[in-house]
Amino acid sequence: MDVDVLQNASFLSRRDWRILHIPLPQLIICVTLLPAPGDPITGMGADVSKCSVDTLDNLHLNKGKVTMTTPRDSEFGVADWQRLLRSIGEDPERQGLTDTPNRVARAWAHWMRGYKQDPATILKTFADGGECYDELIVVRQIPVYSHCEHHLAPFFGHATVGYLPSGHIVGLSKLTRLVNCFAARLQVQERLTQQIAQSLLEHLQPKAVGVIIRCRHMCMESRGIAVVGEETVTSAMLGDLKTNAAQRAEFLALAE
Ligand SMILES: Nc1nc2c(ncn2[C@@H]2O[C@H](COP(=O)(O)OP(=O)(O)OP(=O)(O)O)[C@@H](O)[C@H]2O)c(=O)[nH]1
Ligand SMILES: [Zn+2]
Repeated sequence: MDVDVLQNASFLSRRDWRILHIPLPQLIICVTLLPAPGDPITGMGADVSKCSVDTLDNLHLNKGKVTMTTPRDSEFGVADWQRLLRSIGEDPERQGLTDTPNRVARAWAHWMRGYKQDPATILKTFADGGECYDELIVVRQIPVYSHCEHHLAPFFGHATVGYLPSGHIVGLSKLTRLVNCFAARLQVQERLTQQIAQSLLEHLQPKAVGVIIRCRHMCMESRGIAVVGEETVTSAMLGDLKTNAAQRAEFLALAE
C-alpha cells in the first residue's frame, strides 16, 4: 500500500492500520490523552499501539491528514454501517460502497431530524390582524415522509391539517413544519396523526383541529402482505370537529 492510496482513503479499518503502522510512521497519530466521546482529535506522531481497538476503528485519513473521532454512545457509526453491509453479504470496501456508510448516516440523521425539533418553537403565533379570523383554516396536500417503527420502512403520502382559530393564528408554513417534525421520527400513522392534532390544540388553543393523513406503507408493499398501491387513511378530530356534525362536514368538504 503506498502513500497515495492511503492519502486518498477516507477511512481506515483496523486491518489497514496494522499495515500503516510499520512502514509509514509519519502518518501515525499520537494519542496520549483519551478524548471525550465525540471529540475530534487531529495530529501526527507515533504509537498507535496505545489506541484501543474501538479507537482504531474510528481513525480517518483524508488527504494526508489524520483525524479521529470516538463515537457517542447513541451514535451508529461508520463501522456499524460497514458491519451491516458485511452482514448482508456485501464488501464495504468495494468501490461503490466505500462512501455508503457516511452517506447513509447522513440520510438517517435527516430522516430522524424530528427528534431534535420542538413543536412549541415551530408554532409561534403572530398578531397581524388575522387573529380576528374565525373560520376554518385548512392546508391540504402537505407531503408526508416517515418511517414505520416496525420495519424502519418508509411510508409516505399527504396530510390535510385544519383548525378553527380562537384568537391565535400561525404562519401557514408552520403547519407543514409541524407535520415534518413528527413525521421525521419512527412512527405508526395513527400516532403521527394524533400528535399533529394534539400539538396544534395544545399550542394554539383553537376551537377545533382536524388532521387527515393518507399514506402508502412500503412495509406492506415491498414485503409481508405485498399488496401494491393500498392507501391507509387516518384522522384526528378535536374540539368542535369532534362534537359538531355541521363543522365536521364543512372540514371534510374543504379537505377533499
Ligand atoms: N397500525 C399500524 N400498523 C402498521 C403501521 N405500519 C406498519 N404497520 C403494521 O405493523 C404490523 C407488524 O406486524 P407483525 O406481525 O409484528 O410483523 P410482521 O410479521 O412483519 O407483519 P407482516 O407485515 O404482516 O408480515 C404489520 O401488520 C404492518 O402492516 C402503521 O402505521 N400503523
Ligand atoms: Zn412497517
